[in-house]
Parts: sequence; structure tokens; C-alpha cells
Amino acid sequence: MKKRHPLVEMKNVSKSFCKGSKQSIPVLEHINFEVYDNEVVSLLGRSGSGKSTLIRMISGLIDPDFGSIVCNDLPVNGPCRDTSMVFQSFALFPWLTVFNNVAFGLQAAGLNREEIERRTMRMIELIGLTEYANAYPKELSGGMRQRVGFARALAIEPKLMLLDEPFSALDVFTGQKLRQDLMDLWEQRKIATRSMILVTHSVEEAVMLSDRVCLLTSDPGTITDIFTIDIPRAERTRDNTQAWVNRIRDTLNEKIAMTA
Ligand SMILES: Nc1ncnc2c1ncn2[C@@H]1O[C@H](COP(=O)(O)OP(=O)(O)OP(=O)(O)O)[C@@H](O)[C@H]1O
Repeated sequence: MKKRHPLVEMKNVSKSFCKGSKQSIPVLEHINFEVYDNEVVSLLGRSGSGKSTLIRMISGLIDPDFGSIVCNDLPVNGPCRDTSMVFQSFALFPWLTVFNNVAFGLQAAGLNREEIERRTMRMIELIGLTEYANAYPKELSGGMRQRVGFARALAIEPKLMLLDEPFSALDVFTGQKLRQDLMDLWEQRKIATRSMILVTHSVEEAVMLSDRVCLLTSDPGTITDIFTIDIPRAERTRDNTQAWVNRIRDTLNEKIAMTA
């Protein structure tokens, strides 16, 4: 069988941070991790296990101390044009309208005005915000603000989306609707994104959305377990995924107890 080619590949990546004084604390150690085309991979682990650090390194926002990261066949050495990130806190520019928030990355990329307008309006429409294009973030609900966060990230047509707990600040129903809308856009190929990495604390969310779920343990963070969810995404229900949720939760609890 032909070996699959990864969209992202981390090889032997380690990262430490200086805490308080000058002491350097290892946060991630010996991370070997691949994400392939057309897959959603979730990262689960207790607070502080290094999940956000791991995806920030893939985005090029921070550098690893050791090891290599390749994205879409290019080494990641600084902000990577093939990736886009969505944050839990939305991270919108409050002084810009929805249109200008979504257009931001396209303007930074130096596209011409017509192209910026066309791509921005298409994305605003896809994400369901056409009526709010001229509104400011403070005029929007949390769910709508996060839609702007997604539209801004998607507008630059990233091959890989890095999602840092994007639904956790939303109420259950709003989060569910946004998750479903995102997965519909992705599965119907209405967006250019090929793969996604999702950081989450919700085992249920990870199991419902992902092809693979990776567990990270802490101090320092390493990937200890990878679960391949073998139920087709469209057929997943609360009932038929419960066994996976229980298995992953039990493993996570075991690992946390071992390192506590
Ligand atoms: N820029 C930084 N400087 C110093 N320490 C940092 C920095 N960024 C992260 N850390 C530390 O690295 C560790 C891992 O942080 P990270 O945010 O990656 O964990 P996480 O698993 O995403 O946590 P959470 O689930 O709470 O978001 C934490 O101890 C954090 O304090």
C-alpha cells in the first residue's frame, strides 16, 4: 500500500519555557506527530500539558528548541502561510467591522482590493454573517463573534486550520451549531482547508469530530496514546460513540493519576 504523505510532520520536537527566574522548564519533549490530508486530529490533555504550545509551533508563532516541523512540504521557520488559527477568546480587532476583521489577513497578504472584497464577502456569506458585515464585534453575540474568527481564519484559504478550544467559550447549542456548520463547509469542500487540528478539553467533542484523538501527558508533555475513531463521521451519534468516549476518558484519567 502506498504510504500517505503528511501535510504536517513534527519530528522529535521539544520546547522549554523560562519560568519566573531563569529556570527553564521542559513543556514538550520528543514530539513526533503527523497530520495527513483530509483529516481532523484532536489533542486532549490536562491543563498545561502543552497543547496550545504544540499548535503554536506548527503555526510558526513560536519556535521549537529542538526538532523539525514541516508543513505542506516546507520547513516552518516563522509564521506559516498555509496555516490559520482560531482562538477560544475570538481575538477579534474591536475597532474593525466584521468585513475588515475578515479581510485583515488578505490585506496583510497584499491582495488587490477587488480580490479582497470578493474573498471576504464570500467567506462572510458562507459563515452566515452577510447582514452583519458592517457591524462591530461589540454588537455581536459570542457565537457570531466566533463566526467572525472562523471567517477571518478561513479567508486566507489555509491548508491547515489550528483550532485552540474554539467552541469552549460558547453555550452548548451555539457551539454545536458552529461545529456542525464548520464540518459541513469542510466536508462539502466549500473551504480550501484540507485538515484541522483541534485542541479541546471535551472528550465528546474530540470523538464526534476527529479521525484521530491524541492524548498528551504533562511534565513534560508527550503524546502517549493515539485513538483512531473508526465510525464514519456522518454516522456518529451520542450512543454509538459512547464506548470511545469512555475508553479515552479512562485512559486520560489513568495517565493523569500516574503523573499527579
Ligand atoms: N510564552 C510562555 N512563557 C512561559 N511559559 C509558557 C509560555 N507559553 C506557555 N507556557 C507554559 O507552558 C505550559 C504549557 O502551556 P500550554 O498553554 O501549551 O498548555 P495547554 O495544554 O494548552 O493548557 P490549557 O489546556 O490550560 O490551555 C504551561 O505551564 C504554561 O504556563
